[in-house]
Amino acid sequence: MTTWRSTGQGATGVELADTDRSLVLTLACPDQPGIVLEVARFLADHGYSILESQQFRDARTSRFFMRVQFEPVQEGAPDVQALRQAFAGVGGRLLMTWQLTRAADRARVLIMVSREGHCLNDLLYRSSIRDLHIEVAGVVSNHPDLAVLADNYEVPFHHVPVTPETRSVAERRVLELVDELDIDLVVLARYMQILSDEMCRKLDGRAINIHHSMLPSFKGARPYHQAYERGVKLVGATAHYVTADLDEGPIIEQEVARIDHSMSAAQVTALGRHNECLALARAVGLHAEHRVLLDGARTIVFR
Ligand SMILES: Nc1nc2c(c(=O)[nH]1)N[C@@H](CN(C=O)c1ccc(C(=O)N[C@@H](CCC(=O)O)C(=O)O)cc1)CN2
Repeated sequence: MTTWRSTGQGATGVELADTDRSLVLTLACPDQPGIVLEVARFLADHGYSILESQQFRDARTSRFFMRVQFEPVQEGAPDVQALRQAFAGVGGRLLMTWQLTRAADRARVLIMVSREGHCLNDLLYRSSIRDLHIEVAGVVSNHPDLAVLADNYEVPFHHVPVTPETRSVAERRVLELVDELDIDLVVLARYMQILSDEMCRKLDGRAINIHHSMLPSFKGARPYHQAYERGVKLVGATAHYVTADLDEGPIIEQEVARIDHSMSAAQVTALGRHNECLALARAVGLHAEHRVLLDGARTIVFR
């Protein structure tokens, strides 16, 4: 269970102050003996000390995954580009897919909403107190209702209406904003429009949706009503990466709450809003700290 802190610490307590000099390396490759040794030796040889390291071998696919956070022993800012060039030799030899980033760099986020504002409100607040290592660069909505929320946090609000006839034009506008604002992550915070296959391809691995059910149960629209009619005893929320297959993307985080026969659909929905905010905020925070690695249809989460 992640404990939220407002002291600028990340999901698991590693300091994430903007003055943080540490770097994060994430990698995936075919498994073989000695990968951790190779990475550790590379970092030691280049004058870096490891702060945190996690790894996992997926026995199903014989693929190896690793997240290591480290900082330079010597004073001064690390030369990230030089380190990337040096690591390319190790990465190439071990057939790695890898990423090397500055831990202090906040993920630039574009939040997409429709009419439900609870997740937007939660993310804006958590970002404002630096509970999430993100910078909300803008809000996009197909309705004007939530502009006041973005205005309260001085975040630019972009009203991009969507109809069946204008869907492609609307998506082109969103992609323009992704480029113009140098967005790292798009968050669908109860955005109630289905993204086209092309949009999903362009945002592959960098768009997170909150679905208000425990997927794979109750996909599609009105999941609370589906669950209520089914008489479930637990309702949930699922944060997942967006793919062309609606609500089928790799799951990042889930949250549940108990309900019973005496509760109305409105009471269930109100309880569900808490789940949605928790699951989405955790997923965004984990992604922003490069703690989520894609493993086919699944994710590996290094909390
Ligand atoms: N390509 C994808 N697009 C979206 C996903 C996804 O996983 N892949 N998640 C949805 C969110 N969502 C459930 O979480 C969802 C949103 C909207 C609908 C839907 O039927 N929308 C209708 C229009 C409804 C309206 O106008 O109010 C539609 O788009 O025709 C189902 C599920 C976000 N997008």
